[in-house]
Order: sequence, then C-alpha cells, then structure tokens
Amino acid sequence: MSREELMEELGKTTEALPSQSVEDQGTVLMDPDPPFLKTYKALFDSQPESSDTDQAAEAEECELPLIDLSRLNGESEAEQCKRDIMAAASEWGFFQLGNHGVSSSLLDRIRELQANVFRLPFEKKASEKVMDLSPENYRWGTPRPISLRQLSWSEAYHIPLTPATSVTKTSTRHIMEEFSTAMSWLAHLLAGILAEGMGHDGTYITENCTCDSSYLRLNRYPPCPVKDRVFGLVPHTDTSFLTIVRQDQVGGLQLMKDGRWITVKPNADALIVNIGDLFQAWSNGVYKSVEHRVMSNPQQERFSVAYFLCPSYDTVIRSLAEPAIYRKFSFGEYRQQVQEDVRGTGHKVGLARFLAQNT
Ligand SMILES: O=C(O)CCC(=O)C(=O)O
Ligand SMILES: [Fe+2]
Repeated sequence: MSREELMEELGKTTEALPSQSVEDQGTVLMDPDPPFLKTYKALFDSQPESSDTDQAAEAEECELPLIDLSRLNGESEAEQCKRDIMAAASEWGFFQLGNHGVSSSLLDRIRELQANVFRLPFEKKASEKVMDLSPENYRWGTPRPISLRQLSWSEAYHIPLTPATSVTKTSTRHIMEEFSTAMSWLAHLLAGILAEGMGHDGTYITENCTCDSSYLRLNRYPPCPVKDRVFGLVPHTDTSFLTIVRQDQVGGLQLMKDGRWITVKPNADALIVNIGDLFQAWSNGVYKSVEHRVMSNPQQERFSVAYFLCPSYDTVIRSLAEPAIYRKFSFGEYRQQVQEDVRGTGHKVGLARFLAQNT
C-alpha cells in the first residue's frame, strides 16, 4: 500500500468518537498502538512499581547453536548435521538455521507487509478487514491478566493457513502463502530429522501436519513506556511440534537455559527454531519445549513472524517410549485445555496438566 493510499484510509476513519476533541480524535484514531495503559489501568494503578523486578533483570546475551543447513547436501557432513540438530533440540530446545534457503527478498517482503498492516490505526485493525487480514485473527494484550506479569505488550495476527477460496489472490495472501510454503518445507525437513533421531520415519508428522493445520503469527511489539513493568510477550512454551521464527534486529527474545534467562542475539541471516510441547510429549522428553519470552523495549518497535507446525485437532499424541511421562491426548484436547487455563488462571499450564500419573 502506498503512503497516499494509507493516508486516505486513515482519513476515512477520523469521524468517530464524538466525545473527544477533533485533535484528540485524530491522535487516537491514527494511533497504531492498542490502548494498553487505558485498558489495564486498574492493574497498573494497583501494583506498586517495585514489585516488577524480574522484568528489569539483565540477562546474558548469547548465540544459539547455529546449524548450517547446507551441510545436509554434503554426503559426509549430512549425518553430523542431523546429529547437531538433535543435540540442539534436546540440550537447548532452540537453535538457529543458517543457509536455510529462504530468500532475503521474501523475508523483506513479509517484514514490509507486517510494517504496513500493523502501522494502520488500532481502531481499523480491531474492527475491519485490512490488507486481507481479518479482525477475528487480530489479538493484542492478554485476555484476562490477573497481574502485570501476565500482560503482553504486543499485538498479533494469528493466521490459520487454510487454502484461499477466491481465485484472485491479493498480494498479502500471495506473500503469506509463499512464506508459509517455505516455512512448511523447512519445518517438515527438521521434524523428519528429529523423528529419525527417535528411530521413526517422519510419516506420522507428514500425515498429521497438513498444510492447513499449521498457522502463521505476525507479531508486533510496540514501544513500551513502562518497560520494566510488563513483558512484550509473557513467558510461555509453544503449542506446536516446532516453531520457526524470524526476528528483526531489535532483539528481546529470551529463553530459559539451565534455570537462567538468556537473550538471543539477533542474527539477520538466520531463522530461529524452537521445539514445541507436542514434540516434547511425543519424544517422551528427549526434545525440550523450552520457556521463552520477549522483553519490551521503550524506544523501538519490534516485529517477528512465527510459523507453528501443528497437526489436525483429532491427531493423537502418544509417547514413543515407555514409561511415558505424559498420557496420550489429542491435539484438540490439548488446545482446549490450554485455552481454558489461560482464561481461568491468566496463564498457560501446558504439559504439566497431562502427566501420566494424573490419569
Ligand atoms: O517474537 C518472538 O521472537 C517470539 C514469538 C513467540 O514466541 C511466539 O509467537 O510464540
Ligand atoms: Fe513462542
């Protein structure tokens, strides 16, 4: 969308909110940021600033294991490359991919798409279809945070990858499809290698994670004036087999390693991969679904895009080894439990709900 088109769109919306002055209306309606301070005012007012020390803590910056994927093409190096992937998935639950084959032009286009859509006024994103993205897929903040520690200072489009029904594709749809195709290919390649490491071929994952059961999440972290009080994204593990993330140069992603938070140094040439809950359950704890979070930033906005490799809801996840740490469950059951926990307690409980001895 050109700047002129954008301005025209913004202009159209400045007629609402009659109770505010024309100047205020303009400011509010042009503002791309969700109304965090206003919506969660009671929480900000009720919690003393001194109680938020964890967010302010400095975490050491480190380079994640970097897997050079081009080594898979060399006969002698391929087996070692696979072993490195398995080792990183079990020791870290996180690694970076270099020479991943996804063109920088495609990565730039998805970044530009994100910037264009997220910089539209909040009111528009929350109420109308913009650039082919629906308000039903738009999320911001946290549904019912009980404390500031549960509040995420970010907004996102959570996009199910159902094939487009219309014949003519918008450029947004086109870029997202191209991007998800590339991510899906990589995700299946990695899942196959990790399954092989468990003595399985990758058919279980290929058959259950079809192109329309996975999803994309476009994230934006607006600058945060209360940086030490809230996270950009609260600590969580991913509800997926694995996730591939592209983060920009702003940084702020942290993960738990040996009981400590560490910051992932941004690397423009690499993609980040993390193991999700489903791989941890299926591999009976061999591959680790590690807690991670994003710190908020007072000056700079941050963008990231994540591809979640997920199965269809009826897929049953059953441990490959005995004795099983987790009882078997369907993906639908898992998601429902996660959503119930988030609604009821303000945070995700995750796999701890599915321990085998609890059945
Ligand atoms: O923004 C990031 O770097 C991570 C995003 C993430 O963890 C998620 O969307 O689940
Ligand atoms: Fe995540």
